[in-house]
Amino acid sequence: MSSKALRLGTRRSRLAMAQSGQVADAVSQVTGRPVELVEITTYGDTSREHLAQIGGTGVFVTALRDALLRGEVDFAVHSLKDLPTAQPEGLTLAAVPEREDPRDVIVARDALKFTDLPRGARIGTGSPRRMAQLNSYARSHGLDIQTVPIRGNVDTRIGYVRDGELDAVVLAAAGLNRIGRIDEVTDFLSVDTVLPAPGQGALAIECAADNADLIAALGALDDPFTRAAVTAERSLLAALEAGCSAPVGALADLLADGQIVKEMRLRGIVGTTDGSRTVQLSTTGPVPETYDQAMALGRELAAEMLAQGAAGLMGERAH
Ligand SMILES: NCc1[nH]cc(CCC(=O)O)c1CC(=O)O
Repeated sequence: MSSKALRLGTRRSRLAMAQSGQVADAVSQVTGRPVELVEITTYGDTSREHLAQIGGTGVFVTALRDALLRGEVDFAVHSLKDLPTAQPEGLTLAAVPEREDPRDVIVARDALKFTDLPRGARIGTGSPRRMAQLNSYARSHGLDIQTVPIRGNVDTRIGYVRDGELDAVVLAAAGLNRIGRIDEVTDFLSVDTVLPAPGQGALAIECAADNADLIAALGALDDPFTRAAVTAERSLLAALEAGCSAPVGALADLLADGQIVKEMRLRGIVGTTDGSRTVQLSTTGPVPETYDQAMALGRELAAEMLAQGAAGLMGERAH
C-alpha cells in the first residue's frame, strides 16, 4: 500500500471527533500511514427535531456513507448503535474493534443514584428504549419518576442537569469515556435494569467494499467476539423490524464455567415507552463461529419475542 494519507470521514461533534481521533491513531499504527480527519456535516447534526420524530434510522450516517461512496474519504468510524442494520451496496464493515463498557449511566444532581431520585424527579432521555426500561423499573419498584424527552449532544444533555432544568440524564458510559467525562457519572445502571441498545459501546469502521488492501489493513483492528456479539444483537433488531430509535434493548455476552467459555447468551427487551408493558427474553447457543450462527441466535430470540407480542409494543415502525 502507498504511504499517502488515509482520509477518515467524521462528524464534527465532540464524541465523533474523539472516537475518530482514537481510531485514526490505531489505524496509523497498523498501516504505517498518516490518517487525516475530514469533517462532514450530517442531517442529524443540524436537525432540531427529536430523533423519534425524524423517524427512520441512520440520520447520522447517511452523509458519511455518501462521502465514502463518492470516494471523498477512505473510511469512516460509526457508533455501531447508530448504524442501520441493512448494509448498503458498495460498503463493508472492515472492522468492529473491541467493545467497551456497554452500560447506560445516570448523571444526576447531588451525586444521586437512580433509585435515590426523589418523588417526581425529571430524567432526561430522548431514547424510547431508555424510557421504556426506566419507567418499567420505576413501576415495579415504586419509584415516582418522569422521563422527559431531550435531544442534543452529550455536553448539551449534561448541561440540563448542571443548570437545574432536569434532575438527571441518561447517557452511554462509552460515549462519556471517549470524551473524557466519565467522572461525572453518578450511577452505572446494571444491564439487569436497563439493557443497552444493540451494538452500544462498539464502533464500526466502514470502507468501500472493493478496497481489498484497506479492508485487509483495517481488519487488524477487528475483535471477533465483539463482532459476533453485536451481530447477534443487530440480527435481533432487524428481525423485530425495528429501527435504531425503537424501544429495543439487547446484549450478547459469553457464559463461562470457570475459565472455560461455554455459550453465548443473548438478552432482549421491547417495551412501551411508559413502561406498562414489556417483553423481555433471553436465549443461549454455542459460541458463534460464523456470522451466520450469530445472526441465527438473534433471529431465534426475535421469533420468541414476537410470539409473545413484541410487535404490538414497538409503536410506529421505522420502516
Ligand atoms: N445516541 C447517540 C450516541 N451514539 C453513540 C453514543 C455513545 C455510546 C456508544 O458508542 O455506544 C451516543 C451517546 C449516548 O447514547 O449517550
